[in-house]
Amino acid sequence: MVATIMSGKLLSDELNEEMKLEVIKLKEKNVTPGLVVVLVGEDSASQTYVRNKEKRANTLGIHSVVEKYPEKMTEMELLRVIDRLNKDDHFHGILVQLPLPKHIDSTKILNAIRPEKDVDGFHPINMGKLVIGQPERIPCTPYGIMKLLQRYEIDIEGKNAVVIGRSNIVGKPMAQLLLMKNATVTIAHSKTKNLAAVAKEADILIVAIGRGHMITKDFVKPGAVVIDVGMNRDENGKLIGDVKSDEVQEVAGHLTPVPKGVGPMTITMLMYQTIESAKELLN
Ligand SMILES: Nc1nc(=O)c2c([nH]1)NC[C@@H]1CN(c3ccc(C(=O)N[C@@H](CCC(=O)O)C(=O)O)cc3)C=[N+]21
Repeated sequence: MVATIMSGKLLSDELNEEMKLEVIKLKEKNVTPGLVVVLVGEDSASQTYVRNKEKRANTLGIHSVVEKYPEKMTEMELLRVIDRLNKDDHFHGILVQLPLPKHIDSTKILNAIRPEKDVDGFHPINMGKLVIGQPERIPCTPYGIMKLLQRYEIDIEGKNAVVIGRSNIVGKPMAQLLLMKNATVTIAHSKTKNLAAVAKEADILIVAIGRGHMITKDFVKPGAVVIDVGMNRDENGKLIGDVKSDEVQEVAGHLTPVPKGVGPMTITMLMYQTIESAKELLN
């Protein structure tokens, strides 16, 4: 068997066309969706990512601004920036690029963003709404994965879903979204015993570990849907996933590639939620 490749790039292109039309409709009503990205410090990976987002926003006709601040800015100064952006009607979405410098408490910063403008879905109000099954803003990576599963007509109800990784931005919200679709959900993590055996029970395996090529075919049930959230650099600086794709491809039924899998969908859902947020202003 050779796995069907689930293209996040392709689905992003499709959704981009829909979003362009949505933006045109909003502009006819004199609303231009606006996204502001706040970048503190000089981290090079962050710079690339922020550039990609800006490019995408521009193609869609979304008004996009990047505010850059020096590494040594204080927490209080950043809180004042957030406060100003919360009140600025040009921006329907605010994204504070993570990670922040160590002297700034990121929880405090995320809590300060108006939940309506929290297009990352990281605010505790939005997290809480997700957990009670009434989501409003959803973390973009798991949201994008749900769109991919839907696009490739993957059955979720009653299936065993195993999520490896328990971060607040991927693992936990991913588990909630799968649970809402009536999967039987297991969250595995670094302390899980016999990870390969647990993973091998999965009909849907979501891998967000952060270690290149860790998931070999021994972790994968034949025919399983494997979603690779990993973004690691190998010794040559090449972008690689958490899944050893050349061998898992021979076992899995579906597999997301890295790059062009989950990554583009994350950006797509960020744009999507910015547009949703702008639409709410009309109501
Ligand atoms: N508040 C906040 N929200 C985020 O969503 C957030 C963040 N902080 N900090 C950093 C991470 C990282 N992240 C990426 C999303 C897409 C790609 C992406 O599109 N990657 C391309 C490849 C890019 C390349 O070639 O380097 C792909 O997978 O095809 C990359 C990285 C969002 N993050």
